Amino acid sequence: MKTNEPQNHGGCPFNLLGQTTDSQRLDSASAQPNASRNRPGNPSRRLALRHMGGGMVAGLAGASLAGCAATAQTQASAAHAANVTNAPLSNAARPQDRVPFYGVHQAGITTARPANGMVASFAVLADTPEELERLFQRLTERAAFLTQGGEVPEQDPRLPPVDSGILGPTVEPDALTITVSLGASLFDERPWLAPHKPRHLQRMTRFHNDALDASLCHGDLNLQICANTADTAIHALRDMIKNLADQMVLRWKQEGHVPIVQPSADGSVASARNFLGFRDGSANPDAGDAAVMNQVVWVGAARNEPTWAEGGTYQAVRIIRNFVERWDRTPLREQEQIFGRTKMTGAPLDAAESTEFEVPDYTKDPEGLQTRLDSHIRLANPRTPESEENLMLRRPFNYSNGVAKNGQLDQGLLFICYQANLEKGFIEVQRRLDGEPLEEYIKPVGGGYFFTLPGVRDAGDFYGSGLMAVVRDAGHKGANNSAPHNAASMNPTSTGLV
Ligand SMILES: C=CC1=C(C)c2cc3[nH]c(cc4nc(cc5[nH]c(cc1n2)c(C)c5CCC(=O)O)C(CCC(=O)O)=C4C)c(C)c3C=C
Ligand SMILES: [Fe+2]
Repeated sequence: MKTNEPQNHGGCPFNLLGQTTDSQRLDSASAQPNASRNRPGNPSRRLALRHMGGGMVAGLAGASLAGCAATAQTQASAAHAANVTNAPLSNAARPQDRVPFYGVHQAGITTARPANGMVASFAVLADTPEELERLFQRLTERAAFLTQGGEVPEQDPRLPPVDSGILGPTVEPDALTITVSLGASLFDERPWLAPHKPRHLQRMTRFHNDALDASLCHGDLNLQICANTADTAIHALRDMIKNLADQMVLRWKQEGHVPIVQPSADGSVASARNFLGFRDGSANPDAGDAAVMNQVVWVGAARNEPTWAEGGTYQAVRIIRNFVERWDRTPLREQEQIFGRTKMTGAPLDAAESTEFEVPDYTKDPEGLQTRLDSHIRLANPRTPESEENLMLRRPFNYSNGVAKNGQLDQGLLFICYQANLEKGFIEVQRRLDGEPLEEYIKPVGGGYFFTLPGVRDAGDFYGSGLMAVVRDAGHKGANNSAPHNAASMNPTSTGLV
């Protein structure tokens, strides 16, 4: 059964079923999808193509010519593409905003980032394929309801209410997305699942500047929950915890948000600022360009991954504390040199009078006189032909956790990124960033690596259906060879709680 093969072809933003790709999702009349939050002249698209260099552009151009019947739609969509890290507009978010649930890919990756986001990581209790499938089906039912909204059913008052009630009798969708990802431990601790692990999925190991808190790392399964309001995200988490209490246990969570901005007079939208005061997301690849996303984000047929994984992506999560008091005492020029961008506009330092969307040209600055060689953006993306394969889609949130024991603010970045190849994406880029001057001001304390499942296709489908199909298939073959189908039930460590 090939339920998870992506159906997007080349640069076509519409799949063969006529669904939009998830960067165009958001169906409230009042809602502002990525598409309508465009910047003048569509700079993010120019950027995506320009910073990739010749080889990839040629490949993408070829791909976009092939296989797309809806050429006019493609062009229209590309012209309206924008960045997931645009700051949410203060007048745009509505409780009725609905991000479609069904699709080739999960929502919450290339869809516009709303004002609130959270990562909640769970230990999975399922020991058998049957139990895991039940978990995935239950997760699917709850996520489909919560993200699309509806009336809360009434219940016999002698029983606990169906819903926490924190949103009242009607659950509005509020741009809610719930994105489900699996950790390496889920596979490693279940012999019947281990052979089907995505190729690059691994447990996150420590980098040079990390001070990882074990209670904030890893997990068998995580939910990235994003919504217009924090209450909607918390409501969704509570619903999941209540309805899946016998199947998974919460281990850690980190909530975050991005600042909303007033709409500008010319209709342009800037990237939101992080807690160090810099625009964050300016150079993100164009999430509205299906061909770019196929190259950078989605696992496709050419990736030598298990077939069930196609349409999914690798997620890296990092909880990165910012030492904001120290940063606020650092001279502006030094701050700008550390990032390689001007603080107020976000423009690159070699084009300081331009905008955040201007592309730096490092070939004219080989010694790093304008943009230091060890600046954050130059290390993260040196913009050479070789570094094209290290691109990623970032979708971070700022977090504020109160006051640390030493009296300093516990603030930072809930860094989330997606890429088709974890090694070449996050891991390689983080290796390059090891030792960067920014490290004096940041401390990664948690996170993990996960594989984000392909999308749920329709009402008959469920999260992980392709994975469960291959597990069943292997079980039948095993049974024919007299091997036990459910070896995990004999494995004392298979609860995922270790
Ligand atoms: C390993 C990947 C990355 C980590 C971890 C990371 C942490 C981090 N970043 C900022 C702030 C900014 N990052 C910016 C650009 C940028 N960062 C990464 C990767 C990681 N960042 C990439 C790939 C890029 C794009 C580089 C490029 O293509 O030019 C910027 C500049 C604006 C932008 O493009 O977003 C800022 C600002 C913080 C504060 C942080 C950890 C706390
Ligand atoms: Fe960064």
